[in-house]
Amino acid sequence: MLTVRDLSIGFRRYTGLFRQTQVTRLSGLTLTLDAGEVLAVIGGSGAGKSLLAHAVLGLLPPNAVLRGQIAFRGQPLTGGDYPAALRGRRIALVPQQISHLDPMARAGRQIGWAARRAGAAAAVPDRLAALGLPPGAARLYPGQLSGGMARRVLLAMAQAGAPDLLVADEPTAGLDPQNRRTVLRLLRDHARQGGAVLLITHDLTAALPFADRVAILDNGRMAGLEAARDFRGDGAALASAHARALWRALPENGFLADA
Ligand SMILES: Nc1ncnc2c1ncn2[C@@H]1O[C@H](COP(=O)(O)OP(=O)(O)OP(=O)(O)O)[C@@H](O)[C@H]1O
Ligand code: NI
Repeated sequence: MLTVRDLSIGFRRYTGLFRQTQVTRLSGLTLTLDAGEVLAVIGGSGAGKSLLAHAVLGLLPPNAVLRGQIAFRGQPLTGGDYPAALRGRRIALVPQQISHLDPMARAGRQIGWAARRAGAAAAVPDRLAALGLPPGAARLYPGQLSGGMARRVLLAMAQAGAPDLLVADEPTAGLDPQNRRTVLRLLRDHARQGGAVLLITHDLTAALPFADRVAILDNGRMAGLEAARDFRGDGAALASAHARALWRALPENGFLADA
């Protein structure tokens, strides 16, 4: 459904009045994502995860310089004008911040806006029910929602246009374990129903039970692309040394940093 080939992203920076340099923040990234699949992208802060998300949605800032190719169902997303009609319809973003909700509009209205923008029927009560939210949640303002509810409203908005590909940028940040599982399960459901999910997170342990594969970004580079099931035991099944080191260093695996 999604193919990323040799993707690099840099930023132009002025170092003098007329002098420009370029800093590379993502380099040589190649991956594919199939229908029915959840691909977790993990990596520390600044690794380039959100850059990848924004590149897939054609939302990079104007000073960004992109090289390489991204295609969605064979249609190029790079190398020309971004096919904006896909955004919110075929490809949707679950944003990193819950502050992307409008504090002065009820949750139901915001889901309705997202649906209308995508040319879809709003069906707000159905969307809320599908995400395990009570019908009354539609009447609440963002300030009246718990973190878990707000995350689900953002997910409902992203799904309002019935997209194939969901790009979820840290959708579980700030959630307690139960709400975290609920959100991850809902993303898994999206894949089960034939969609695909690019799940950006830095919580490997939480993501593993819900992911098929895990891409590890380290400082803008792909440091490993592994099957989720290979993260087990002492990590001997993992192909990349970086993935093994990361896995063994987890607290639950005993901080075996140099094993
Ligand atoms: N508009 C911009 N101009 C210059 N540099 C930028 C810009 N946007 C992002 N960067 C840089 O690109 C790098 C990757 O940023 P990105 O937001 O993708 O990180 P991330 O992996 O999503 O981190 P986090 O987990 O903190 O969200 C960072 O070093 C960041 O400072
Ligand atoms: Ni980010």
